[in-house]
Amino acid sequence: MPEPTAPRPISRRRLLGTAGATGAAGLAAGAVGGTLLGTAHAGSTTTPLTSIGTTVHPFHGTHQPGITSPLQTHGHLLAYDLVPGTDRRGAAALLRRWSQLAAALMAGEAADVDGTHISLDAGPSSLTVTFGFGAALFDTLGLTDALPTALAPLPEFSADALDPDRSGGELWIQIGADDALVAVSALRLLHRAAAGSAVQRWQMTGFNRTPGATARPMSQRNLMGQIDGTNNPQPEDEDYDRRIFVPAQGDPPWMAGGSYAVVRRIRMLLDPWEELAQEEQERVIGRRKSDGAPLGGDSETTPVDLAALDGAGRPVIPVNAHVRVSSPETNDGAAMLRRPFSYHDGLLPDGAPDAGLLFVCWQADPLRGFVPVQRKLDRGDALSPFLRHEASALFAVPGGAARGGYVGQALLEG
Ligand SMILES: C=CC1=C(C)c2cc3[nH]c(cc4nc(cc5[nH]c(cc1n2)c(C)c5CCC(=O)O)C(CCC(=O)O)=C4C)c(C)c3C=C
Ligand SMILES: [Fe+2]
Repeated sequence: MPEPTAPRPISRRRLLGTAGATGAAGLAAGAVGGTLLGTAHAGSTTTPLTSIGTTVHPFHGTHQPGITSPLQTHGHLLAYDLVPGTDRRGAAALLRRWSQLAAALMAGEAADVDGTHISLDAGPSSLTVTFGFGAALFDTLGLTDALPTALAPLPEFSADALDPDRSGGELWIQIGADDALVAVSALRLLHRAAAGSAVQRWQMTGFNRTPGATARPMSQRNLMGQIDGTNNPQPEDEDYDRRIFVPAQGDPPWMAGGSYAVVRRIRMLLDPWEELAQEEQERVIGRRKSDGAPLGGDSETTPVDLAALDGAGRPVIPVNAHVRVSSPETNDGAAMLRRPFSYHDGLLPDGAPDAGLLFVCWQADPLRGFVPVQRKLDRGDALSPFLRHEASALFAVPGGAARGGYVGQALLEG
């Protein structure tokens, strides 16, 4: 698992390097405004930003960043297809360029690489960049022998209404950051680095709560107003790593330390949802809206009791409640780490909000995670009538890059 986030002081040299002429003068005089300077010490060599700006995630390591790291405020999901004629060497060169760029940006070294100046005076702001490979890439590069069985196409679900132009993709990038400009800067630079090698297939933009906006910063709310993410696998769970990551001796070997990301753009039918009485909404999910407690429970962290009956002998958590139908308990232990972003892209021609969840979930094998759970939800989940699955993709996300290496090296040079 990546190291936990830690606010890291930004060196004075880097700040001066990234502040631009007027900012540098201000810094030299110790007179820069509140957002940059938390605790400046005369004569010290470091000048901390606020913790939002300074939080750094490591790019290199056993796993890629952006899987178990805390959700960020801003997210961009981008899919690319190789330009015809790009071969394995070309793909390797692209992944090397992307990895070097991601490592520099995540370390807050934007000044060294950023010709756009979009994020020039910002710290790394929890930036993570994650790369994945779609099944089509293996055909294009003649690497079908290395295609993981876990990357088999997802089955069709009865409620799917998928847009092929916003689904699939040979290459995938997930960008997350707690600053909008840092996120877009990464997006621009990664896009520019793809020129001549890959063209963008689709792009989706989402958001989560800003750190510090609530006294309960660990609990996200989605656009249905629910606390979402409570019963995710937890790092202290004995099987946490095994559920999310391909083991070191995994199959295929190039996926050691990797994971599989299922990406679904799920539109919420917010108008009919908001017409439901709150009590009904809570029965649809099986949890209270106010504090996320399971029905019949005290608080968000109260374990869900699926066996509990009310005075009339009926299940306290309805038989078709979302938490019952999706729970590992009712799915032979199938589980995934959900790490979504909300989106709101204006209105559709009929006036309905084009809004919902960029559902991203992580697992060591989609056949022991997303697939069985979504099959079950598709058959009888009280939430499904309020959702439309509009786009879908599945990506193999290799393990993290070694220093001096790049993501996917074991596949592309194997
Ligand atoms: C196939 C997997 C899932 C899809 C697709 C999905 C969509 C989806 N879910 C919500 C809102 C909530 N989901 C909650 C719990 C929950 N959801 C899934 C799986 C999928 N959800 C699981 C495995 C769980 C955990 C079940 C459990 O063990 O208790 C909750 C409750 C809070 C929580 O535990 O996170 C909410 C709320 C939406 C809005 C949505 C599609 C837009
Ligand atoms: Fe859910």
